[in-house]
Amino acid sequence: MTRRHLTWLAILLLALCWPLFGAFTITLVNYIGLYSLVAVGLVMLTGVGGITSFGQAAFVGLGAYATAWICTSPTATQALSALPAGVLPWLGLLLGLVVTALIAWFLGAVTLPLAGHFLPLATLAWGLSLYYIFGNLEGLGGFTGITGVPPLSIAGYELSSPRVLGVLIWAVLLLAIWGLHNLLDSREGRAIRALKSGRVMAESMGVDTARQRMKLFVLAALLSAVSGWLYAHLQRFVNPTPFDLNIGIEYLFMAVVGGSGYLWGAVLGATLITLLKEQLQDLLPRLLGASGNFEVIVFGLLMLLVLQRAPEGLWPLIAAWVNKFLKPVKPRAQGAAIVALARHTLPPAGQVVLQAKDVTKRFSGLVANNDVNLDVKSGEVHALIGPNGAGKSTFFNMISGVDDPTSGTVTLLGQAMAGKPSRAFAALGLGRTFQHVRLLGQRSVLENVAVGAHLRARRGWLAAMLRADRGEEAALLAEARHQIERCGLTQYIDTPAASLPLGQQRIVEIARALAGQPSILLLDEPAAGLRHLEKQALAQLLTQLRAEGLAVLVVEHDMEFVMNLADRITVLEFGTVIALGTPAEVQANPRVMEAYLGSDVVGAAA
Ligand SMILES: Nc1ncnc2c1ncn2[C@@H]1O[C@H](COP(=O)(O)OP(=O)(O)OP(=O)(O)O)[C@@H](O)[C@H]1O
Repeated sequence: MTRRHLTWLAILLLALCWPLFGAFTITLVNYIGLYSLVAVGLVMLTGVGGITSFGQAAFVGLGAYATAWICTSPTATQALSALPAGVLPWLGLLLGLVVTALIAWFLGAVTLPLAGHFLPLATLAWGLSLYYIFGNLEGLGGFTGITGVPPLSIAGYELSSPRVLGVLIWAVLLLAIWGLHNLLDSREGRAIRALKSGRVMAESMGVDTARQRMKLFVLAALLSAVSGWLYAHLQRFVNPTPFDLNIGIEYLFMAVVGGSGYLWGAVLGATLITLLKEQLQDLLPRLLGASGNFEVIVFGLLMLLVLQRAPEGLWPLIAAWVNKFLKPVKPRAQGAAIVALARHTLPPAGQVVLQAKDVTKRFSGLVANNDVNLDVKSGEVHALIGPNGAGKSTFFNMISGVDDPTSGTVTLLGQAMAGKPSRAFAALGLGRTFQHVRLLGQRSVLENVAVGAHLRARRGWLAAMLRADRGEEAALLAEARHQIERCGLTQYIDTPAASLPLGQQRIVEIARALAGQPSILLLDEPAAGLRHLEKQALAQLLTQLRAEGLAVLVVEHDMEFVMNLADRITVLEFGTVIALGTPAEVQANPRVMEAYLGSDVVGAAA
């Protein structure tokens, strides 16, 4: 049996038990479904995308109030009186989705650019504001709320009983999980995961991080709004209480306790918290002899315990145990007809691919790069060396769009790159690695390398959710496999990247850069942490890439590696170029020897 079979079995079991559940159980299971819908959105937003939000309950409120208003307010019902009554709740869904998308887009535009703890704080602020708007708008019934919300109906059949509406709630939840699972298992899903490793890496792979974050934020808000819409027609009454900040925090508990990086973790978390809450709300006041929301204290303690003992949540622990008894699932794209990926045409050998002219970078008073000139031609390995603090990494940032020079120009394949983001450099054919390795540690080497091919495919979120991207996905994975093989990493293909030694992780970064089919490769200390034989293999790979016509710029401290490999070497000291030439010329240069404190370091490499 595979994991997929087990999922179907669980769904079948739930369906078979449905008619046997009592009214109380049905209510509980319905609420678990509604909460899970919000929590899966939070898994995408927080666990996968790294954006913490305490304010999701407010979006649930938007979905609930939109449908309650359209179905009950005299203004709306009179204006829509020509329509059959059963249509109003569906218009309510549409209104809820539109209003939520617009408000989420606006809030996202204001809050998502905030860094660090300011973003979660901002979600608290708008969570509170929306709650008080619900309570203070007279048209929404103030804090008393709106009564008389009609049941949903489909083709004239009323879903007035919780048992029947529950089927719709769970169908919507399962559909959402299926779509999100497909999304995560695609190029766009890998781009979303890359957000958590920091914007610099994701942008360097061509991911528009601001756009992805906004889409993620709106998606999570829309899932909450759908939950609110279903809630309003289940409860048939809406007031602000279920949409306050406490509940927003509870949704986050659910995602974190269940496993904020796992879609099924959301369902597990929602189940645990709902059942616990239900039990504790009775038990604790009886035990303590006083009334109050004591369960919140228990949730807080539970969260601390889970964060300490199982920071990934409970789902991965359960999944790891269950997986021992299951067969592995066949990769999704396997067997799909491979489509052609976008390709760059490599410039002819000897053509200048990248040119930096008079690049200066000042950090307040400190001049990290001072009028640096450097060019890299196709079919050559150009090395940039210099003592610690010479300004090599700063220069790398200038020529890859991570940072802008204070003055000077950078030209890539004939195009002026001033002010352009890293993803524009990637789109033109610049691939890079990082001095401090930036990989998705928990994901396999295959998935990491496939991130590098992001810009070579086009299908978006919807296509991924509906599995209409399978040909492209198969092509991306085939490309990733090819680069992994080429870099000698085949034995690690399914290994989580974080469990490889640092030296191998650097090679994974090279394979990832190659998957983008670059014209120029920027390597930041690729040999650091490699053993002798691994360095030889790396040198062989770079020699082969040079022969294929790639331009390679490498920053490296290992002089033996550089001297044996590079065609030309630029030497930086205190941000200024002090030498440029062949390895032999550089080694004979007295200024270089002086910069390296005596001739030993550079000369010994000869
Ligand atoms: N963001 C920053 N703000 C202020 N100073 C900075 C910043 N980034 C780098 N510097 C300074 O610029 C100088 C050059 O640093 P850089 O990291 O580019 O050197 P490097 O040659 O890459 O060194 P290493 O070989 O140790 O990596 C250093 O003095 C460093 O402290």
